[in-house]
This record gives sequence, C-alpha cells and structure tokens, in this order.
Amino acid sequence: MALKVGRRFIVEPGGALHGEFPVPGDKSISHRSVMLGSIAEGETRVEGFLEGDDAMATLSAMRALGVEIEGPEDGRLRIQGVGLHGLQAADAPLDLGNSGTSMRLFSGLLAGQPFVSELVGDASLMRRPMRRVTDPLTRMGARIGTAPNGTAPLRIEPAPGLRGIDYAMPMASAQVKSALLLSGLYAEGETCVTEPAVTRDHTERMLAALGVPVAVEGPRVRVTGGASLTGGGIAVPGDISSAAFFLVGASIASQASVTLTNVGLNPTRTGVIEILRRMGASIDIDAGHAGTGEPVGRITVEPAPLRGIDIPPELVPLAIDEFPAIFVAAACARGETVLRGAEELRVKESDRIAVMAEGLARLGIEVHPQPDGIRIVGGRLRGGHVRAHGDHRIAMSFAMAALAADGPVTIDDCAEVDTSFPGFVELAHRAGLSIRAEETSA
Ligand SMILES: O=C(O)C1=C[C@@H](OP(=O)(O)O)[C@@H](O)[C@H](O)C1
Ligand SMILES: C=C(OP(=O)(O)O)C(=O)O
Repeated sequence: MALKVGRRFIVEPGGALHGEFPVPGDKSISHRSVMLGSIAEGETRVEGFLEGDDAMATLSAMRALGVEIEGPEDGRLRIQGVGLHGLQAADAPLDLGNSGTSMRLFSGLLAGQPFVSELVGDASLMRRPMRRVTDPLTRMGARIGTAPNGTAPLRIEPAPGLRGIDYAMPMASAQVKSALLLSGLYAEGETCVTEPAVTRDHTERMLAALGVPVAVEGPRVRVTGGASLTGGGIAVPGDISSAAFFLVGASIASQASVTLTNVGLNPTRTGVIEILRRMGASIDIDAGHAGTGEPVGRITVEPAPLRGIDIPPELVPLAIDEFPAIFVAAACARGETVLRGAEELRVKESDRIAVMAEGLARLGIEVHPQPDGIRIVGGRLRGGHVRAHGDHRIAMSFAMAALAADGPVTIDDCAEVDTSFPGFVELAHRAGLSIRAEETSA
C-alpha cells in the first residue's frame, strides 16, 4: 500500500512581514466562473483563476461532463460553453476532493440534467452535511440520494421536471442559496430563496453579468427557469479569505508593513476587515475599480495593539471562513473576544471551533468553546505543537500565530493548504515569515 504523504509546517517565532503583493484568485468566484462559463452560450474567458485543488476539482468535473476548457495557464481559462442543456453524463463518479462548494453547487446544477451523476469526495467532504441542499432540491422535484446520515456519496437521477420553490433557508449559506439558484435555471417558474442573514452574493453577480435576470429584494433572491447565459469575460479578484492570514499576521507581528493588491472587496466578504478594525487593527483600504461586477482594491496593514470584542452576529456570515485567523488575533488581543451564532464553523473542512480551541490551548491560551462559538481570553502565545486536522485555514492561521509566539510553532497535517492557497509557504516566507514545510508519513 502506498504511504500517504503528509505535510508539517515549522514556523520560528519573531519573523516580520513586509512587502506588496497579490494573493491568489478568489476560490468562490473561481468555482462559479467554471460552472457558469460551462453552461453559458459561447466562449467565456477567465483571468485570475485560482489554480488550487478545490477550484481544479470543479474544473475537472466540468471536463468530465463534456465541457472543453483550455488552461489554466497563468490563471487564464478559455471555456467553450455548452449552453444550459449541453452537459453530458460523466462516465465515472465526480470526485470533488475537499471542496464543499463544488459538491453543493454541483448538486443544484446536476439536479436538472437528463442523466445520472454521482458525487464523491475525500474523507472530510464525505463527512459534511448535504441534506441542506438535497432537502430543498427534493422539494423542487429533484431525485437525489445520500448516504443514510445525509452525507455523500450523492446520487442524482434524472427528474421528470423541476418546479421552482419559495424557500426560506434555515441557515445562512451561500452554497445552499447558489445550489437552488442553479437548479432554478432548470425549473419551471420562479425559484425564490430567502436568506436569514446576508451571505456572499457572487452567484447572483455573475449570473447577472452573464445576462440572467436576477431579482434581489433585501434577503430574497429570485431567478426564473430557462433564462440562458451568454459567455463573456470574467476577472477573478484576489481572495480576501487568503488575504486574511496576512491581515492577522501583520497586525500581531512586532514588525510589519504589508500591502495586498487586487483583493476582492465585495461587501458580503469584508467582515474580517470590519472585525479586525473593531479590535484596533490598522488597516487601510484603497478601493479600486469594480472589475466584472466584483469590487477590488489594495489593503495595507501594519501592527497595532488589539483588544478583545464581542463579535456582532450580523458579521458572522460575512467573515465565516476567516474565523480561524480571527481567533489567532483574539489570542493576541488584550481582554476577551466572544463569538456566538457561528455553529456553521463546526461543519467546515474540520470542526473549526474544536480544532482551533485545541490548538490555541496548546499554545497557552485560555479558550472556552461553546456549541455555537467560543470565548477567547487574550494572553501570551507560547510555542508548541498543534494539528491542523487536514484543514487548510487552520494550518495557515497557526502559521501566522508564530509571529507573536515565544517559541517555534509546529503544525501537523497541513497538506490541504493547496486547496485554497497554493504557494502559501513560499509567499509567506518571501514576506518574512520563518516558515518551512517538511513531508511526514501521515
Ligand atoms: O459559496 C461559497 O463559495 C462558500 C460559502 C461558504 O460556505 P456555506 O455556504 O456553507 O456557508 C464558505 O464557507 C465556503 O468557503 C465558500
Ligand atoms: C469552507 C470552505 O470551503 P468549502 O466549503 O468549499 O469546502 C473554506 O474554504 O473555508
């Protein structure tokens, strides 16, 4: 049996962070560029595409469904769209790796196809809840089977005809919203989704940019079945979720000055900036142009004394992927930081509340995990050995923690960093973080 190779980061304390550089392309927008470009009429040219494992899983799945895609070459793709009804059955299960976004969005997209699809993923993805998409899709008339506990593998059978529904989502999830909007393109009548809190709106923006009328009234989004998409140019901005590690790192380092260029500043994604500023961070934004419907800009960050805060609940979905990094900031802040209403963190690539609490405690920080959040008492970070549990965002967050620790931080189980941030170690090292990666026999 082949030995599985793992990855460990070893980060020495006391590094600095300096420089002006872009971060890799936005993962959420990269997924959507491939999915929507594939079902559009004509060619779609994408630039800034994230060549990470998650977005590549979406790309490979689309190729398996018969779509011709050139690239990625330097972040550029040329997608020959097949139109709403041009996808073909794949001849094997679609393996979506570690990517929840791929699995949820494909569930919606494939529910309306006249062929069978099967969706699988890695051990983490096969544990994640899928009824949040399969339940409403079933109400639309889709025929989707899950494992008995509501996880993948998903088997999607051709349905005689989808009907639009009016659905109030029980949780704030852009993946569920997007899955329903995609299936809504194949449904009779109108599909209306109401969200309990604002979530990222990249699907709505990209559908509109490709010519689909999308009606947004407060928390309600509506699409009407049958509207066709017209291929075009899509510029993917840098990922604010990747920028977040540098925002936190530069805030807690004793020496830093970092400018991140071409970062996506969609207001449904900037919760991390708002939260860090409330904690006292020194973050300047130079807003640029609004590319293809997505605002971008430069962010400059310098060290600042941080203080603990109560995180306002409405900011939670706007910073949902940034909490591992925000927890590191909280560990370095004076006083307590309290997060509530964030139970969704327990069903990401890992249980991000439990895993961060375990690691921060090992680094000497007092933590009080709760079912829906955590209370973190800021203190002095010491060096130590933590585990990322195969979760990319945990690995990168603890790497930044070393900037404020009094000894080396060793992080096991970091191989998944390439899902969202290929080249993280090299970029962070160039910026001044004393990080090295080594292979382990995990
Ligand atoms: O729609 C998307 O691209 C995403 C939505 C969020 O998930 P939920 O919809 O589960 O909140 C986020 O955590 C994920 O990284 C990407
Ligand atoms: C939750 C994440 O992604 P996904 O749900 O696509 O696996 C993430 O990237 O933090």
